[in-house]
Formats: sequence, structure tokens, C-alpha cells
Amino acid sequence: MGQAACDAVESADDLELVAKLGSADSIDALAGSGATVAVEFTVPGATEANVHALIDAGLSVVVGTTGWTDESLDRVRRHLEERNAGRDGDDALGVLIAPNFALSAVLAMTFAKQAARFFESAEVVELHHPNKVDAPSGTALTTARHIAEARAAAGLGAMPDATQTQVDGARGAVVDGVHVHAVRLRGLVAHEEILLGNPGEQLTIRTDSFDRSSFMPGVLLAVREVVGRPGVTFGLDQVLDLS
Ligand SMILES: NC(=O)C1=CN([C@@H]2O[C@H](COP(=O)(O)OP(=O)(O)OC[C@H]3O[C@@H](n4cnc5c(N)ncnc54)[C@H](OP(=O)(O)O)[C@@H]3O)[C@@H](O)[C@H]2O)C=CC1
Ligand SMILES: O=C(O)C1=N[C@H](C(=O)O)C[C@H](O)C1
Repeated sequence: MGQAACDAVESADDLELVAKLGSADSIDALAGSGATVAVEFTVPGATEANVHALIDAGLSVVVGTTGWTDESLDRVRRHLEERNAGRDGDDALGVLIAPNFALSAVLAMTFAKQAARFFESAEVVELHHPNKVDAPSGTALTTARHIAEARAAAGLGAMPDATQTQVDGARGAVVDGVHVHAVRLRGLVAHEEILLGNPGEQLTIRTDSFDRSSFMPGVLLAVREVVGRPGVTFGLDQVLDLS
């Protein structure tokens, strides 16, 4: 994703790629580069520390890496509040974190949130390439949380489920009461199905990223939007005015 993002920035007329950093590089290497926005695609164990270091270096940040929690988001929010005190406009830094930059995935999450209150049952199936290091995917976690919030707001209780599992994990992970299943299969890129069921009917919302190019328009949009958007923005839906 890092390489794909560099290529996308280089091919954008209004953006300039001034530095590329890998796991062996220090963020100090950005000093004097003229960078104003960093794009961060690394690993869940490194992303938060990178974001804090980038804020200290005076950059706004677009983050695609997974692994963010309410606590890590709060720490970044507090850091930005301290850093932005007394500054406004383009001097105030922003961090835009999106679990998925693909338009189809952003829309699927939005539609799932809208549909959730109308169905007795909802489950999420995410399907990815086998090199993916985390499970469930950040997109599936966010989708499940949105579904749970929408169900709670509508006063829906637990979903019907009489299953007594014979093998641990057979019903997947449970995220805020929503079952999430992770498939890892050679040939896949990034896919998700949200299954919503009622007596006699089912709604399936499916998003497929067949190629990493699907994420790039969203990454570039985020790079343009994060400037002048102080604080933490979570989800590309916020930028697209979908939520
Ligand atoms: N939001 C979105 O739309 C998308 C998000 N993702 C997420 O982005 C993340 C990266 O995915 P992907 O590119 O496929 O993963 P890869 O494993 O292909 O790449 C991760 C890269 O991060 C580097 N890295 C590891 N630690 C650090 C560090 N401390 N500082 C700088 N670089 C580091 C690795 O370098 P080295 O090899 O030297 O260790 C490697 O080049 C994952 O969390 C994934 O889920 C992926 C696709 C889309
Ligand atoms: O690792 C990936 O490939 C992807 N990661 C993100 C996630 O965990 O949701 C986004 C997309 O699914 C691709």
C-alpha cells in the first residue's frame, strides 16, 4: 500500500512526493523535506507511534493502517489538541484515519449502518489475501460496530441464535454482539459481505476490491482534505458527507 500510495501521489498533478520512508527510516528524515502531509500504511503495532512522531514533526497525517482502538484514537486527539492550541487554518494539524479508502467499501459500511435497524439478524464476513496480518479486518470491525450502534439506537436486542458450538470459533468473533467471520484465501484482495436477515428475506451488501488501485482515489482525497481539518477524522464517510 505504501508503494501504491507513493505512485498515486506522484501521478497527481496537484501533489508532490517529497519523501518515502520504510521500516528502517526515522521520521527525523522528513526534516527539511517540505512535507506537509504524511500517508501512513505500516503495521498495527507501529502506526500509533508513527502518527505521534509525525505530529511532533509538524505534519498532518492520512492513516490507512488497521489496529486503532478508542484509546489510541483518544491519545491522538489529545496530542492534536495540545499541538493545535492557539493555531488555526492550515497551521492546525489533522489526522484522518480510514479503515478503508475504497469507495465501494465506504458505501457498504454506510448502507449497513442504515439497514441494520430493520433486520433481526446481521453478520459480517470479510475475505482477504492470505498475507494479511490482522483479523478481523479494520473494515469488518468498523462495520460491526456501526451495526451494533444502529441496533442499540433502534432498541433492538440480541440476535436470534440457538447454536451450541461444537468447535471453538465456529461462529466467528463477536464484536459488540455482531458475529464477524474472517476468510483468508489465495487469489483474494479485499472483500466484505454484510448479511442481514428477517423471516423470509435477506439483504446482502457486498464490496469487492479486486485491485489495490481501488484504494487510491480515497487516499488522494484524504490527503487533500486533511489539510485545514484539525483534529481526528475517523472514516472517509466523514469527508464524503455520508454519515
Ligand atoms: N485503509 C485502507 O484502505 C487499507 C488499509 N490497509 C491496511 O494497511 C496496512 C498495511 O497493509 P499492506 O501495505 O498490505 O501491508 P504490507 O505488509 O504489505 O506492508 C507493510 C509495510 O509497513 C512497513 N513497516 C513496518 N513497520 C514499520 C514502521 N515502524 N515504520 C515504517 N514502515 C513500517 C513494512 O516494512 P518491512 O517490510 O521492512 O517490515 C512494510 O513495507 C495494514 O494494516 C492493512 O490492513 C491495506 C489496504 C487498504
Ligand atoms: O490488509 C488489507 O489488505 C486491507 N486492510 C484493510 C482492513 O483491514 O480493513 C482495508 C482493506 O480491507 C484491505
